[in-house]
Amino acid sequence: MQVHSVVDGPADGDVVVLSGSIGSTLAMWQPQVGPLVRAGYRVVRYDQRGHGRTAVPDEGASLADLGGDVLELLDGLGVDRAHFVGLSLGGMTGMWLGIHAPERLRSLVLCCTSAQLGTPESWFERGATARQQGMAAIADGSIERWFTADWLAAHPHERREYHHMTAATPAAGYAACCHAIATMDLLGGLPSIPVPTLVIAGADDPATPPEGHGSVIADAIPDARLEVVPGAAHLGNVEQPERFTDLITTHLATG
Ligand SMILES: O=C(O)CC1=CCC(=O)O1
Repeated sequence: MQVHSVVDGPADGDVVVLSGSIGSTLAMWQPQVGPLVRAGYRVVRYDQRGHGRTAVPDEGASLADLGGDVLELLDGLGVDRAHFVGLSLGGMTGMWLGIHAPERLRSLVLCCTSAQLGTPESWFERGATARQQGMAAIADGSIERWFTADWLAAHPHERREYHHMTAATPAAGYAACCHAIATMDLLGGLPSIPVPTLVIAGADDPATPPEGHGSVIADAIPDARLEVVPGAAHLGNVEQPERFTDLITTHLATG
């Protein structure tokens, strides 16, 4: 799979891979790029399979496919080990890597994510809605989970921008990643993740609230801790950029 990526920062910097949510593109990481580059990191952002400018698969994806895309990306860049920061689907991809390819990771940051989210049926149904009714039927609900109502009211331009981001996602790509979430099997593997892990949850995240999601991950990974960020819904790195960036850079410095 040819994965579309953008690389910023010094060629000799430690690599940080940024991996995003279902329905997003690599643009969702814009608030973190400048600070990470200024801290000396080589920042690699990419579009998940079937999202943005990465090719749409013919059939449903698995987390093994999404994790394999990251390994291919690292191989293509000649990078042995990287820090990995993933949000939501990106965090699930990060947990898969922590379980199946920990030797490629320096550290993990798992933002606004879950090791077991909803029922498989609910994700198959969401994928079918995307395919049959198009992304317009998905985008309004996504935006309301991604941001708090107060933030949306105060940021009309960003509201349109992020609505467009998810509405422009290919329906088949979105459905393929719904399949990856429906079929993921992460919980049992979490205790085997050996890398230092920071779990960040948004206090107001309706999709992956701290209780039952971030807390479960942080309890199961041996070297992990949980930070809950107030005033953040699901795309907490966008809604509370300074706090997320600060937590991420502090954790990377220890990895
Ligand atoms: O439901 C949403 O849109 C939130 C979400 C769950 C997994 C993911 O990547 O985003």
